[in-house]
Amino acid sequence: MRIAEGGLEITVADARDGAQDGSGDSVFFNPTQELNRDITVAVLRAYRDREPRAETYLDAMAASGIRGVRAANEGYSVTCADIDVDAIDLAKENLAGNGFDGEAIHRDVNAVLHDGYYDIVDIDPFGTPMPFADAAFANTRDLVCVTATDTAPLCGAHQKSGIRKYSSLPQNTDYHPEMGLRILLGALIRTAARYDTAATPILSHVSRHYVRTYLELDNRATRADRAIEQLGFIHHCEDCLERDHEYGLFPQSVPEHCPHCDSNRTLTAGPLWLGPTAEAAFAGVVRSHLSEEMGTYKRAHRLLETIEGEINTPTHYDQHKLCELWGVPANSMDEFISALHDAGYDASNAHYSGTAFKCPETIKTIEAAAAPEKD
Ligand SMILES: C[S@@+](CC[C@H](N)C(=O)[O-])C[C@H]1O[C@@H](n2cnc3c(N)ncnc32)[C@H](O)[C@@H]1O
Ligand SMILES: [Zn+2]
Repeated sequence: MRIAEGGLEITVADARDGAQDGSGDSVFFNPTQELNRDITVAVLRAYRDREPRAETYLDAMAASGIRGVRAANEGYSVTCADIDVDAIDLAKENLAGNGFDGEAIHRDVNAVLHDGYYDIVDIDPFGTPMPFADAAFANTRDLVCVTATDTAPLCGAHQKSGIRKYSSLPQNTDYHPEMGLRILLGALIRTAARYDTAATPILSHVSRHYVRTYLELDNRATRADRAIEQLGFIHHCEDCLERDHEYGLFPQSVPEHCPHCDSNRTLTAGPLWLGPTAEAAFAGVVRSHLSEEMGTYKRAHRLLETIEGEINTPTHYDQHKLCELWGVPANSMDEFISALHDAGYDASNAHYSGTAFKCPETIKTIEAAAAPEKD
């Protein structure tokens, strides 16, 4: 089946042949990842200004090669890799069919990375990216782009799997998309540190089906030490929903009772990343590099605008859940956030959902400042 994406024509397998979930024999293709790919193209454009040296791009898990073809269209020198020979045939056809001379290699990505360095490496697996993280951080010069689709293990819904994959304890909370992102970032940043490399997230976004993050690398051990200092733990109360965080590789104290309401239904998650999950200014530059002919232009624009304005401290609240807790009807997000601003607090929308917001205050303070009136 021929599709058009980003102004290019690509041959992909049909969803009816199991292409969207990796079942069946056909080469994977998921049209709903177009937003992810459009943002990747805008990141590649923005990254050219940030690091003009970056030239080579490894589409490490290429499937149809659609990411590689789109990167080649931006002037990058592209290598596609996949362990599926049909995928590599298709990636070759798609590169050549669009007039690009990038190479396509039928090989395990860990072996490809063992043999050579790339400036930008894009890891886009089924499920967890962790089996590829060591090779990626050891052999990438500038930027590692990562998708993880195993959101249930990451956010603590499948906790044992999350512990196994990420060497961390995820907890299922009302801010599960951010829990997933911070668990993933914690594991990736610890992996990079093994190679004396600091990995800094310059852009991240989460949807129900996947987490996507872009990590810029710095090969100074002192910078890796500084990254490690931004790991820590989140203590969460399942009754009053208050949450606190602390930095460090071990929790100093795991509270048996919530310090806010004395409940014994407390959870501790970590180690996870407590630092910024994106650079606001970079999100703005990426947004300026979206083009109107992109299929997801409007959605991507809105998403990046929200990320640009998002307060970057852990963790987001869900306005509907708070209103439920307070026993009041929810008002509009604009009204709610304005009330917080009027009371003198920092507050922003958060990209995790339409009712997600950030405010570095406790729920009690937020309630006093912005809880809507009872009916
Ligand atoms: C989710 S798909 C990639 C989708 C593609 N990047 C896109 O945007 O449409 C994952 C691909 O990784 C390939 N793969 C799985 N394990 C691999 C490995 N160890 N090395 C290289 N490719 C691998 C699979 O064959 C599959 O084609
Ligand atoms: Zn509590």
